[in-house]
Amino acid sequence: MVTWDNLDTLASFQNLSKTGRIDLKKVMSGENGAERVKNYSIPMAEGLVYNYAAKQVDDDVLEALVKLAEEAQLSEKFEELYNGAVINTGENRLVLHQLTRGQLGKAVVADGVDKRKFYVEQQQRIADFANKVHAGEITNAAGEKFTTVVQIGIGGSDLGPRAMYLALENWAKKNNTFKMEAKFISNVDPDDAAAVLNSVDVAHSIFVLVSKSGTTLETLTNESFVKDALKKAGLDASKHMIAVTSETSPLAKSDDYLAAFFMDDYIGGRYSSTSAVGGAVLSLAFGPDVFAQFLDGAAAEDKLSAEKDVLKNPEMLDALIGVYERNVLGYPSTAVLPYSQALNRFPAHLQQVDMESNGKSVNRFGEPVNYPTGPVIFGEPGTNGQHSFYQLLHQGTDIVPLQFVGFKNNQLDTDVVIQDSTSQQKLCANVAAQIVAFACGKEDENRNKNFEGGRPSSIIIGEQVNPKTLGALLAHFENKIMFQGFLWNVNSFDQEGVQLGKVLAKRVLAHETDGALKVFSDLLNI
Ligand SMILES: O=P(O)(O)OC[C@H]1O[C@](O)(CO)[C@@H](O)[C@@H]1O
Repeated sequence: MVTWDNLDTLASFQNLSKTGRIDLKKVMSGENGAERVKNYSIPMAEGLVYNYAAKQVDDDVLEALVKLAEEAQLSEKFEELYNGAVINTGENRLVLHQLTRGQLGKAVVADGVDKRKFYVEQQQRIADFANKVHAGEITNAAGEKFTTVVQIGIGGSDLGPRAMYLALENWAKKNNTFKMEAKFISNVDPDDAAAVLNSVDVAHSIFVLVSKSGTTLETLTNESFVKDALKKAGLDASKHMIAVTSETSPLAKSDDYLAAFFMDDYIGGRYSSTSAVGGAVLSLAFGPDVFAQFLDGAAAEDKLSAEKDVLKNPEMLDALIGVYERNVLGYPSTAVLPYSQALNRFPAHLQQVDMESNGKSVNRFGEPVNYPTGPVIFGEPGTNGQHSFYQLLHQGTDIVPLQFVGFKNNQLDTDVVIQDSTSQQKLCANVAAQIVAFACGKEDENRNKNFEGGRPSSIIIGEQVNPKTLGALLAHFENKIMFQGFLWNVNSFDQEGVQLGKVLAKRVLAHETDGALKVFSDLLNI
């Protein structure tokens, strides 16, 4: 039986707070540093490696973190989750996204349905549909093949699938599995939908409407926008649209769609990339087999997350170090810095997964917590970020823990040797250099040119961004965030904080405003 206690009530957390502070500059310099890089490393799935040599930890801190993991019952809580306990207490729901890619525990039956079977069935239905589209068996009304897929959705119904599509687009082109270009409409700003529609041939486009609830105003508005464009082009919208939603949503039984595929309330929007939400667009764009490989990568990493030995469990250790940085060292934010153009939108996706999950001030029983919870997450791919916000990261007054991701190989074969090195070598050289620069700094008599160092980072290193490594990388961060939620004793699976703005916006649109809201409405000409 697990017990859900606040972090600051745990004796192991009090002990962790008393461990000595690590002088990162010292431990990362010279031979010491070389040893740490070799030793402070955990294999992940699909050939990835999590290296935490440049984090402010030593063997004493690690020992204290292991004790914290034990007292907080992280493994046991994960076990409860994947065996179907009601972990999302705020909404009285199970949390089952791991089941979309594998079965870690016993069969989970909810609402009379074996949930793993249900998710696999949906994946199979999507695979059949995608194969028929690719084979020209499902076509537009003129019997012509669809050439483009356009996803309409927002938040979790956009960010994950979009980031995963962008991550695999070039890989699929290179590996001859690219089937259709994908575009995404998310913002209710009419310029978003208009620009996407202007860039595609609507007569040969299939639109995927994604909304778990089927009630999100932005998504329904964009659906109408698209239907209007199809009508104006003399096309029957119902022959160009499919829906991905939950079976209980208003979209589920509508005749407006060629087909409907389902996820359910046990999969949070931000955790839905491996469900039908990511499945539809990725299977159409790259083929069902590529989507299946992506799921395999995620499943393999999930298995590692269930490992009880903390020092062999990359997600659990990453989570624990993050909590140490947030709650003992007092760092307020974290940057995610992939040195890969393919992962261009990965930080934006993680921003939602992390901040919507752990941006909470009350524990899972609704009581205020007396300690900081989720950090601010931001990031950009390297080396772009180096020429932008790294100044603050190197010399600013706040210390920002960094999560680097780097790959030995690029996805396309094209590269060029300039000044004796390839672009890929330059990319990798930069990430190695940054880790050491942040950790060790550089003394200079000129204070303006002095680097204090002592700025912690970790890195995940892999061979190449491909469907399997991408799945493993996604699962790593999803599971890290889950473990942090357990440590902070918050419910990481609801998002009540997004509701108030929605309610007030509705009032503005209904002209039911007074006070400041009325004046702002007038200023914005609503
Ligand atoms: O898929 P839906 O129900 O349209 O929701 C979209 C997004 O909106 C949110 O509920 C936030 O407003 C997210 O959690 C979710 O991913």
